[in-house]
Amino acid sequence: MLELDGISRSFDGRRVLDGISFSVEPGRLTGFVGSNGAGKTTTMRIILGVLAPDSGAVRWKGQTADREARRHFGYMPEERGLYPKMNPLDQLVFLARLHGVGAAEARRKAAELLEQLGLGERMKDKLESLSLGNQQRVQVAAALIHDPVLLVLDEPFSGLDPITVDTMTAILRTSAAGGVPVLFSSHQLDLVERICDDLVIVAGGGVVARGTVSELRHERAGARFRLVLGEDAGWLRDVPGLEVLDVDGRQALVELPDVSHDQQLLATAMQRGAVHEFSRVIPALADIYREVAK
Ligand SMILES: Nc1ncnc2c1ncn2[C@@H]1O[C@H](COP(=O)(O)OP(=O)(O)OP(=O)(O)O)[C@@H](O)[C@H]1O
Repeated sequence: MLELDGISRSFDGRRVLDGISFSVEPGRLTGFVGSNGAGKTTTMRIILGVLAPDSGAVRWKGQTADREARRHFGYMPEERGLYPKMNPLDQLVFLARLHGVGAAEARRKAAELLEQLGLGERMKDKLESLSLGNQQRVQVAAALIHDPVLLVLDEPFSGLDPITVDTMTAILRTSAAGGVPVLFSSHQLDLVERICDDLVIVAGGGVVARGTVSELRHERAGARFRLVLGEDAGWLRDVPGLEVLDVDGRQALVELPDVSHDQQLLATAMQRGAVHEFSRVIPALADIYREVAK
């Protein structure tokens, strides 16, 4: 398991990270979310040891992550950084060799990985001639070539079409299923909500929310209810203590003073006529994000 404990880092006297703590569990996809400049890339660089924290510790399996431990981490940096003029196969062989894999084995592994990622036919084409999505797959292959024990990816989904997003998701899921903790940053909240198991939201230099997406959504659900009635819902405006957020014909969105008042409201509505729908509104991740990342 990867653990970040009180990581702080300043640039030119400006504190960007101020005691960041969270963990990434084996076998789980952890989404890392925060607005532009919130410090996601800086945090990832610190995990990989590319950048040193001013204080705090990065631990891998309970021990301070040292050079040796980090050799086994896989990283897809924001700046990507493969050679545009080189073909995917040669790039991966080169990277595998840097990790100490023998020439023949490196070639076999690189070809196998590229096949798995659907790049079998393009592995000898120059990287710059591939589409953005295919280049991104090669970037992930580069992070996976040495069978990493941890995978850290900086915006792996940016610029991908929906089908390639699915392919990328499947790649990350396969890694996670093998017991690898996977941390990825993204600004696509609908996507993060759909695919990640755990979520970490950073703002103002700290972690402002973390947990499973479902936990966060339910924890932050207020006492907001949606009603669809058999007749006009306008009468709800006259119910004492009820805040009516919206009424549109037979539909209404209301906020109760407390969630425990729900049965009372339902009973009142049923006394007045048919109730076709009565449901608590659980916020989407985007709503939670807007609330905590202000
Ligand atoms: N090497 C550096 N020198 C000076 N400032 C830096 C350096 N690296 C990052 N910063 C600053 O730290 C802040 C956090 O940047 P970082 O790239 O970590 O944010 P981010 O959350 O990844 O943003 P984005 O979502 O836009 O990629 C920014 O204000 C950035 O300008």
